[in-house]
Amino acid sequence: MGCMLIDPSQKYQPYIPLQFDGRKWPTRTFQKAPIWLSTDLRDGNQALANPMTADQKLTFFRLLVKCGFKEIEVAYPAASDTDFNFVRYLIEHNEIPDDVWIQVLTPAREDLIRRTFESIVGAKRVIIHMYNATCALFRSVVFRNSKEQTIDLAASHTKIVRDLSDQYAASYGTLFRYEYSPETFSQTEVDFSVAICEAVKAVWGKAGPGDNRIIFNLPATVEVAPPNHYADQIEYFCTHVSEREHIVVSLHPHNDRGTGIAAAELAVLGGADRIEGCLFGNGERTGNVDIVNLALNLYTQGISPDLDFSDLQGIIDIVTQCNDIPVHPRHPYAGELVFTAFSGSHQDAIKKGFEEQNQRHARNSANGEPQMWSMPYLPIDPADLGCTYEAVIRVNSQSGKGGIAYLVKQHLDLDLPRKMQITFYQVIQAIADREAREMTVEDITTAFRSTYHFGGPKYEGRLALKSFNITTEPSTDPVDEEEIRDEHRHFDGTIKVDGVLRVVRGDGNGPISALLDALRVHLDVNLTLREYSEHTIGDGQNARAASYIELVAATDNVKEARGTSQSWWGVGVDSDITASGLRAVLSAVNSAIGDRVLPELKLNVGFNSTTGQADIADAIVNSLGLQLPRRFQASFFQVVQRATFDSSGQISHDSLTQLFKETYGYEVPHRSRFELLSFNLEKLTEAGRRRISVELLIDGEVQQVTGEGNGPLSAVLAALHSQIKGTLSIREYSEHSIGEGAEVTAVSFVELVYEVEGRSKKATAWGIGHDSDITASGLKAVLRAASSIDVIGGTV
Ligand SMILES: CC(=O)SCCNC(=O)CCNC(=O)[C@H](O)C(C)(C)COP(=O)(O)OP(=O)(O)OC[C@H]1O[C@@H](n2cnc3c(N)ncnc32)[C@H](O)[C@@H]1OP(=O)(O)O
Ligand SMILES: CC(C)C(=O)C(=O)O
Repeated sequence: MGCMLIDPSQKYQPYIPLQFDGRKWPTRTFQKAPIWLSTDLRDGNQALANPMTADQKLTFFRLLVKCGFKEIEVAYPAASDTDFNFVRYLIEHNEIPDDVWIQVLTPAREDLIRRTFESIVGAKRVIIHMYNATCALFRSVVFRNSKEQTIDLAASHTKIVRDLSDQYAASYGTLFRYEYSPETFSQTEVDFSVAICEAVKAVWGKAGPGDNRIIFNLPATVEVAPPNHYADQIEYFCTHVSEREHIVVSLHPHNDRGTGIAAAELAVLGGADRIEGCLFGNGERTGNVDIVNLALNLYTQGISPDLDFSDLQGIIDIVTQCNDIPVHPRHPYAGELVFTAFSGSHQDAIKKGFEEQNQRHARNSANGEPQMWSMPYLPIDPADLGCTYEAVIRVNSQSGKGGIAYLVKQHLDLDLPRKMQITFYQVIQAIADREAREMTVEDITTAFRSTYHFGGPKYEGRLALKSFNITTEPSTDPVDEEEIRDEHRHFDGTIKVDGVLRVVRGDGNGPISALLDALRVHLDVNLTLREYSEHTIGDGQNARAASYIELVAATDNVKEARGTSQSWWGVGVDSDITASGLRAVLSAVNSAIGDRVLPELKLNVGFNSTTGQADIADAIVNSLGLQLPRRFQASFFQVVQRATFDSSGQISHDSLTQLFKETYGYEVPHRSRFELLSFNLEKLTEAGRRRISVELLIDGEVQQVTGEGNGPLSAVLAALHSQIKGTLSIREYSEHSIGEGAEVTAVSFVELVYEVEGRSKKATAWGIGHDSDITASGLKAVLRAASSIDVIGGTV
């Protein structure tokens, strides 16, 4: 536990403002990027608990080159063999592009200066950077030097640097520049800083224009005053040093007060030309000034920083891997949360911002104008830095409808109507609150799909549209001769209801009201439309329609129905606009019915039948997969009508299926007169004549019969003829397969005609056979049909 003083003035001194009346920096603006120097491999590296390995330094160096740095402080070569050898490696392996200056740091100590020069043998362009601390505290405590001795230390060692650089230039053709840092500049009396730099410049004696400029690097070694003070100090230095045009004034801010960025920016306005810093602000204590931050601040002012941070995440990955220090999630531009909005009002504003900006940019593009970035809460386009917009909006319990709708639009292409946004927001809110965690995009899209039964069979609700046909008829309502007669729509479709396909029909003024009518008539679901909207997704051949529907409970009073507070939203997407609307209806209906038990679907085949033989056939296709031949349909329809005579022609779907099975002995235990036990077919002629030997159960007794015919069916009829009076003949035969792959089986339909001499009336009957073997299925169908006819037994 610490002990903060009640009166900290008893411990800490305030900075002494500079008496500097003519300052210009407060009214200046940024005009161009400064010269950047990356000191990641020196000042950044020296501050790491585990300094970088040679491999890491090389990776980092290549990254800096790729980002566009032209001046890179690569090492403090005298500090360690690792640093020394690294410089050697860069030079000997031609890693340094011709337009890049490497910089090496040395203290004002001859042995270390000599060692530093040894490290750069053979390099093309080198900035020798020498430093000594100049402020009163360091003069007295660290060096125990007077002001004069301090100047002498700097000047005498500059002389050594000068002599060595002349020698090395002559021997190796190296281009040298000289950088001198009065370390602790920001704590040094500014006139003394000017004086020591003048002395250094004089000894260097080679300061000139362009690349011959001497670099005076004025560090805020420790940041101890507000940024305006640093700006004052820099402007004072710039305006009081001689031959300003022969000097590059460089900044080297640290961030002890958290104002390193501000200090650097104001000091640039104060006249500085160059900034030394590190990527993401690594460095001693609170770090060096962050060059990424500074560069992107300029960029968002419309000024090119001359550095490329387009792949910011790639840069973060390398830097964090080399430094082993993470980038804070809230770090300007680079943190993983900085392009993220959790809160509802931010998300809403960003969503509206994107919508408005898209339209504005379309207009700008048409008029040949620049497409300016202007976005609530986002000072920079994340896409410029290689970030996708996906991360912009993230959802938790603090989020609102706008953000959620934005994500639905981004990921599902659905632009929800405002009221639907509110409804879905409540769904997500409830989940986020219940689970007390951030909702991922996956959570949101999954919740959307399951709430609205949207997106394929996995999310299908209790009701799903399978097929439909809309027919149009002129309305029967009387109209004036002049008036155009309204059209009337008839919906005729198949809907899967709780897993069973059902044919439903309804009428209305449009497809949606016709479907709602069908649902009312057949399923007792009585809903009415309150709101409908649609938009297209995509264009050209791939265009699809998205429809949104709000349904409310239907009452006799339409006004009352529309005013009710409870409603259900639905969404449908289809390449056909009508189908998308109908799907949206069923999506909403699924929510409305919940798990309510739906009435059993009744088919009406009575006197006022609303169901025809084709509907009955559809029902059998849906329930049993059997495609009845047309004449079989007619026959079964009569069976149904007879069976429902007592119930006024009404029959439920399930009863209909049961009736079919029992009538034709299909898939139910059924005792028929002729049962196939086994058979053997013999080919008599190449033309196809067959002899069949069949083991039959006839009226419960096993009998062996044989017959010949042109195929198995005629042969089995011949065999039967040995057991009955009269003649059986096949009037119609068809077959189809059921199932797929290894599960496939055959189903055969046979209609037999039975004639007995002396009887005028012929008898007919249908039989169905089902077997994995197609011949067996045909034989079974024949025997089943024969069993249904009251054939006269006994051998003729
Ligand atoms: C603000 C900055 O970041 S400056 C750069 C700091 N970076 C580093 O220090 C990393 C590399 N440094 C090192 O590896 C070592 O300090 C070395 C190799 C340079 C020197 O090591 P040593 O000789 O053991 O000295 P040490 O590290 O104790 O340095 C202190 C001595 O250097 C002197 N010194 C410190 N800075 C300077 C300077 N800029 N110029 C000349 N002498 C200096 C001190 O006065 C002290 O001298 P003393 O021993 O006579 O009292
Ligand atoms: C050597 C100097 C420039 C330095 O690193 C500092 O003052 O922080």
